[in-house]
Amino acid sequence: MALRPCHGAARLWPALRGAALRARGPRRHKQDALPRRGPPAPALSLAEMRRYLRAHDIPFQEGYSCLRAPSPFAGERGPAAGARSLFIDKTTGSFLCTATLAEGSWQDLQAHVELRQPGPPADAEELERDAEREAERDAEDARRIWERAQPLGELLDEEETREAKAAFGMSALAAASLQRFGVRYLRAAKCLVFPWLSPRDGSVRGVKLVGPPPRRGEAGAALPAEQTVPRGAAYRNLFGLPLVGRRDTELVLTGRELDAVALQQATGVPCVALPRGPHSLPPPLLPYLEQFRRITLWLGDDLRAWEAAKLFARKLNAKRCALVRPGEQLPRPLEALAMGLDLRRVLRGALPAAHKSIVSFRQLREEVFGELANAEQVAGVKWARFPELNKLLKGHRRGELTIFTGPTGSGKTTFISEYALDLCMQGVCTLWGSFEISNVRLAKVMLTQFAAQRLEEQLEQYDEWADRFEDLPLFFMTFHGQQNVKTVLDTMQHAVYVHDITHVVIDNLQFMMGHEQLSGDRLAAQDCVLGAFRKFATDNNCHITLVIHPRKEDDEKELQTASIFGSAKASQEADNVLILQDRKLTTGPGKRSLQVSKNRFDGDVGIFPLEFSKASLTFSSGKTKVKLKKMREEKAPLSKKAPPGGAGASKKP
Ligand SMILES: Nc1ncnc2c1ncn2[C@@H]1O[C@H](COP(=O)(O)OP(=O)(O)OP(=O)(O)O)[C@@H](O)[C@H]1O
Repeated sequence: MALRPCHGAARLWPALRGAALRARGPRRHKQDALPRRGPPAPALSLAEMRRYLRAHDIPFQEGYSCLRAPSPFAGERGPAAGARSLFIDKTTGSFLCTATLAEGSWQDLQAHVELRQPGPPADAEELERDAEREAERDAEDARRIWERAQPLGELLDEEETREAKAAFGMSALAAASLQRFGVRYLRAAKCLVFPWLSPRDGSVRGVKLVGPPPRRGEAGAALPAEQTVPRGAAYRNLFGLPLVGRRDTELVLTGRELDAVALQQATGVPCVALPRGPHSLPPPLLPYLEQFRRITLWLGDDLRAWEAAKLFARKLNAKRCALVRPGEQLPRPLEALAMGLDLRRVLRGALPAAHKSIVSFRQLREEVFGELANAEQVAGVKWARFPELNKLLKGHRRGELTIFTGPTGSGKTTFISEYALDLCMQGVCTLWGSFEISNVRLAKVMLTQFAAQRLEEQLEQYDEWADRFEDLPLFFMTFHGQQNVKTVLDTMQHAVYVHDITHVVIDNLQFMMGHEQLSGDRLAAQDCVLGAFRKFATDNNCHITLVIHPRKEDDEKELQTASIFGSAKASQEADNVLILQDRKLTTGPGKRSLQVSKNRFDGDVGIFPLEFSKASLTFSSGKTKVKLKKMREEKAPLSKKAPPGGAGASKKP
């Protein structure tokens, strides 16, 4: 399954480019890296935030996920505007003023409070003006698209309307429901247009274009192509929010726009859809959800959506959340409506998200059944470019630790870049920690692999590929060289909360060992770092792929699990061990093979050849038929033993 299938999105572009998008001006730079400015801010506790507000005589109310206070930014708009419109995220300290839409970090807020300046913090003014200009340009683009699109009821003839509705599987949606939500149709691109309306004045701030889902058997992903204006993280629309009344206390959160329309039509309960599909709930949206005493999450029809819902409930405060569990009998809301299911009943049957410390099997039995009935999904996200890896590992699962090693200079970074890119293209939110090579170099490798061609010779195509690449849920830590592991873990924690990261790649572990550890108890230091990553993966239900250099060995020997530096702990803690071999099965220069030497999920291990293409920097481009050789698991000492702090995928919480 895919969040934003890029190959599919291409179908929308020609129409967009010709129809509405402005000619590109000077290239814009987006700050997607973490941390955004300089090193990450020191972790801030909620108690410290409360203490600070009290010390500065700022009254506040405790909300579900935010502290709520009068906004100092809304002063000029009269007392009513400022009343309780400042929302401070209880986890990060970031703020949003819903009266003025001013936003910033906790440090920005402190600077503002202490300097008592009217308006946004001084040092951020220039940045803010730039952001505003950009937002205005985006809004103009969006309005142009919006004006070209037509309400579905105004298409030329009924036949066209009927066909369009059938293509999107929304025949059960009434014209009035679509109109209420402002859904339009862009004939030139044969796609639906969903508006992002400003909460202040109802003007169009952005749009999302969604193509029809691929028909059964059609190549590509199972989800429709999407594109937003503004692109990526800047598109922060809770679709349907303008229809929610100030006094509403109950809401349903869905993963897709048409699901929100379907649910609201069937139940009359206010429904909104997340801006970037079912796998991401950006914290800046939390203030808009503070007013609700009950939030039901029905994000999709698969286990990934279910996992995401459980994590989002933590962000929203589980006490007020209920979860609809997808299953064989219960698809996503749009399909459930088409099947004639009683959606009110489904909402009433949603499970409370609050976690009890002790549960009985009775409470777990449904979930256990779900795992048994969806064994394919439990096995994780499949690689599109490495089918042999699917045969051995079965998929990429949350909460696991993968250790990857290979001889020096054999292509570890290049391979792991493609392995992670493949998953990221399927909606796995990915955070890269590249300590050895710069993010620019890494991104160049990834973009080349993404385009599967040498872009140096096709610079005229750069913008098109870069635009598509920009839409991937991909982030980079800005660390380079030696790093303190605590700082890295804090940044990862922040990224998991803010960007819903489910895969972190660390290249490589040696950069976290510190100069002072170069002698003496280096092994103990590595064990300690490994233990910390293992715990992080388990606690956050996030997969970590860790590149580790092998220890110096006889050049003639092949690598094995025991060749990993400080091997015993590394192989015990890992759920999977992957080795890039430059000898086994290979003949000739450039040939490599990938060995899975540990697989805690189901024990299948083996090796298959990789064929490297120098032009596209990919390992997946081999034309020759790949021969997979299954092997018996190495008898690494204690390799089957579960790690003390961690659980493998088969033991997920
Ligand atoms: N199979 C291959 N055949 C030939 N060249 C390759 C192959 N794989 C990668 N390369 C090239 O080798 C160089 C080194 O690759 P890479 O940085 O990925 O290796 P590495 O194993 O991560 O290195 P290190 O051990 O220094 O971390 C790159 O220029 C890459 O394009």
